[in-house]
Amino acid sequence: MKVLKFGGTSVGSPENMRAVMKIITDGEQKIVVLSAMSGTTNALVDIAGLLWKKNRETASVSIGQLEATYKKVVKELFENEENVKKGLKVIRSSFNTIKSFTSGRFSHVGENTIVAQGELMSTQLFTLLMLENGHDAKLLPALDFMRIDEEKAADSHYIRENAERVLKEVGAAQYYVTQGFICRNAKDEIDNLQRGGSDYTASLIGAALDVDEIQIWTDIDGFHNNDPRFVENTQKIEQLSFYEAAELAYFGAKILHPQTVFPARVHDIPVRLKNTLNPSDSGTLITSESTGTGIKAVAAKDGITAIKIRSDRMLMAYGFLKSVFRVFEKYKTPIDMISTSEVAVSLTIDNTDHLKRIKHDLDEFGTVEVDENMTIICIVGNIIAEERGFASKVFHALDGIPIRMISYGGSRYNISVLVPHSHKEITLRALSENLLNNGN
Ligand SMILES: Nc1ncnc2c1ncn2[C@@H]1O[C@H](COP(=O)(O)OP(=O)(O)O)[C@@H](O)[C@H]1O
Ligand SMILES: N[C@@H](CC(=O)OP(=O)(O)O)C(=O)O
Repeated sequence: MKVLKFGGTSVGSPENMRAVMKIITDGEQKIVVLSAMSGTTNALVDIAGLLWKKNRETASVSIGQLEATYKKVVKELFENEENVKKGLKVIRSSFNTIKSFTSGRFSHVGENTIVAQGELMSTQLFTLLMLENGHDAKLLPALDFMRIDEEKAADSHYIRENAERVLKEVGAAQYYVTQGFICRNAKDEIDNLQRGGSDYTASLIGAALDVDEIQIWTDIDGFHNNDPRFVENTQKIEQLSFYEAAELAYFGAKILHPQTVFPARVHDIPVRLKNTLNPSDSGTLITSESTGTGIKAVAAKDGITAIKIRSDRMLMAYGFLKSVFRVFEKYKTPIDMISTSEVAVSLTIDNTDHLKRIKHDLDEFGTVEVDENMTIICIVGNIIAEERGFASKVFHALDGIPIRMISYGGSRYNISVLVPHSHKEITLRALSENLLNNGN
């Protein structure tokens, strides 16, 4: 069995949903994970934002607009009047749920319930479309088996046991359709796997059921060697290793949710990225194998904060780094990059929820400087860090770029540099011109 995930653009219109139906109905049994129709999650997040601010009137206007869009979708999607009625019932139920939060005290449960409606609607409408067209499709309710624990990490054990249970309960079918992104938390409330999380749903299901392949279908022909939103003439990569893909996804390649690769790697399940608009293209294959040497791709992660702790007294004393790291551990804030000198240590974080308190605690160790709005540029490939001349190639490519930090040699797959966000695009373009597209 395979798991196929289709993103927001792939199910973003009745026409695209029909294209997805054509792709999946090849007679092979599969599980199909769907995101919300493109734009829906953003609209729902905005509505929740308005409700947090008690701006109920504007929220109601936005809810009305979104509902009107969905009514149009339903009327275009189905041919049979009975199915139009069923589709409108699906929409009504979701919008009634959303509207129920426009009075009374708003809460995180309210927000998560609102945001979940995108996937709940897209999957119900798509299943109905499959049935209208004579396909043997059944809905697998993700909220019955997808779960995160107290630490907000996927509860793989629970997911495995319950995915199998729900599959049995739902009964045999050729095509199973389920929601990406949404889950329950340790308190059994509706929650989610963070933005872009439908990819992660697919790999969690893939690992839980030990499938043959996990496919991520999107609006581009695979993993490109640079971010096509900022750089022209990017090229598709045919093959990446799990480690290379994980580094790129973690450091900002939007095509894959950062955590997607992990479950696939642990269970050694190939991940294939495919284009819904061009299904015959082979896409990008991600496996345990790393083919070729040299640099394969770059990616950029925004919203990075750099923190420098300067101490002329005790930096080199053993125990100093431990004390610094303990502060980040205390505030459950992961560190992305680190570099040290005789008198200072610089590190980066992307979660600034506790920045003030972190800075306050670090002040005890010396002078603390904070630089916000930075970008990590991550250069990935099967790089042998010691290869002669390699570092000079990278530095040459970055000539003229104000680099704040470099991390080199920590892994053979990744070199990272930290630049001001204002220099992100110029850095990505310089790397494409000088490193990627010239046979390196
Ligand atoms: N290295 C990359 N390779 C391919 N696409 C990338 C890369 N970096 C960013 N992207 C962007 O990711 C988009 C696909 O991801 P996303 O919008 O999340 O799709 P979906 O809605 O299908 O999940 C592409 O359209 C592309 O603009
Ligand atoms: N709908 C969710 C989950 C998701 O993964 O969407 P997409 O596959 O369109 O990136 C979001 O927008 O975050």
